[in-house]
Amino acid sequence: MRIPLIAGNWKMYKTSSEAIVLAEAVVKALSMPDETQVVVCPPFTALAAVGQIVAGSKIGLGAQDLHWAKEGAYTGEVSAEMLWDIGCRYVIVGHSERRQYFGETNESVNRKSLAALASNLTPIICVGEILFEREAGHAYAVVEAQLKGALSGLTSEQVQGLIFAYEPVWAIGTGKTATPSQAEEMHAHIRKTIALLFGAEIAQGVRILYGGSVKPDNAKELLGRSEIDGALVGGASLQIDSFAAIAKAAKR
Ligand SMILES: O=C[C@H](O)COP(=O)(O)O
Repeated sequence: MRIPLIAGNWKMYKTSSEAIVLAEAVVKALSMPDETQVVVCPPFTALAAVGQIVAGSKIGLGAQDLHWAKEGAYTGEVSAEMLWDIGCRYVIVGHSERRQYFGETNESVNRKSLAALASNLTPIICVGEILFEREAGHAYAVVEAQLKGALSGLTSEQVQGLIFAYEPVWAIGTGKTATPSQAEEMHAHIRKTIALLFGAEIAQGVRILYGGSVKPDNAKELLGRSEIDGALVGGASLQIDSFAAIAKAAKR
């Protein structure tokens, strides 16, 4: 059985001191023994401070991006090894905002995923179509191409235990959510694509999160679907009450 995972993507919100307050609240509210895994992904500037707060708790630490090189003259960039060193165990790769505003491509997602894995970080690989692509009937083909690009050259061992996030771009920060059925159908398609590439057993083990306007009032219905293994939460992860309510809705 796949353990549900709720990840909070804090995006470019929270100064370091604000992040500390939120991280302390997350540890307090969500450290009880239940099987749901919780990960927080603060901005780079707050990672080390939040890392100290979540250390020793069951809350995991993730970054929002990384560079694929081990080190080098890449001004402004951060490597997988640097993230591991300050306590990160997860990293979001290929978020649609990086694709839309910062030129992320399927090829760079692939390089970043390989770099993350080489440093023992678990990439949370994001895929998802824009509204035009869905309306044109291309959503499945777009997501399939993103997956194939991201996973190019990876071995079955590397894909085992990976985390994916399906985020229909039209549902991010818009208040629009994919219906549970739309989300579940795409999750099933993602799993089928992974099964064709790496085998059914590997595909059964990967977790596929849903992201896009997940809120306390829609979380239960989305997370109740057997193909939806958790959520990548943006806006609602910035307030402890809403984030905790979503995490609690993930119990199987
Ligand atoms: O990474 C999170 C997603 O972009 C969803 O963001 P949202 O919950 O604010 O729609």
